[in-house]
Amino acid sequence: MNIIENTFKKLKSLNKVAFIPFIVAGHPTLEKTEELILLLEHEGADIIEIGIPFSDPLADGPVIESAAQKSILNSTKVNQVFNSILNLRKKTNIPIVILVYFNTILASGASGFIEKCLKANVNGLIIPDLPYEERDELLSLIKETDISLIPLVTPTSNNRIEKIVSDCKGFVYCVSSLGVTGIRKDFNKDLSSFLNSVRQYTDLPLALGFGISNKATIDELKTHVDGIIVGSALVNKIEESNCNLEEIKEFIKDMVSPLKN
Ligand SMILES: O=P(O)(O)OC[C@@H](O)[C@@H](O)c1c[nH]c2ccccc12
Repeated sequence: MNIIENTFKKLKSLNKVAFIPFIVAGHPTLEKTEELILLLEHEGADIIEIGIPFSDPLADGPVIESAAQKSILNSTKVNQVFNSILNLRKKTNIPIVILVYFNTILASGASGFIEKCLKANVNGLIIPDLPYEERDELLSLIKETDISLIPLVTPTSNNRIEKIVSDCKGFVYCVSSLGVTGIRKDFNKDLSSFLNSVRQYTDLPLALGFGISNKATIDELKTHVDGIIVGSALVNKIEESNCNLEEIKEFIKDMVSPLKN
């Protein structure tokens, strides 16, 4: 069984929900990214989502877009991100999922990109702008591997959910609300009906992301899903604290507490 699904299975047997933090590779530097990942793991992250910075990130809200821009200004390159993951692999086997825009994949050629993922033991891919019609090539490249293609499902994709989740592995990324990533006050009132409709079409674990930024929300949402994804709130903390690891540690401790007891 694949490592991501296994992680969820183990947590489920303990009655726990996965914590999946998102950070931008190279924000503020790749060395810090490596330190942050180890810190996140230490503080209870179950899966790490790493964004490869891209100049035209359609789905990213202001916090993540600005972090990605800073990383690009620091001249973070895709190959360096893979090197950092390779370095990390000497220290941790935590499942790593890469969030990458399709153009970045095309730039290395899909098979070249997958080879790099295999070498660095990357366990999953989230590709926000991968058109459904174009995913077959990618799926055939990863078919015999342990790499999961993680589908993104939004509340409006109802009639396409079945198609979107078919052939995918790992987990389903359920987008809590429409629009770009970022901190939100209110959640879609129909969240549970949305999640139920996704469950009709797949047995994969469901992880919820977009707009989750505090402990109270995590506590409220945890009974509805198998995993919680937090991006902007963490990236904002990294930025605002000048990547102060002590402050970030406290922040994570607080966020994960509803999931760990
Ligand atoms: O930032 P938020 O609102 O906490 O949501 C997670 C999100 O940032 C992360 O998963 C992500 C970053 N870029 C994306 C692009 C598309 C989908 C998801 C993402």
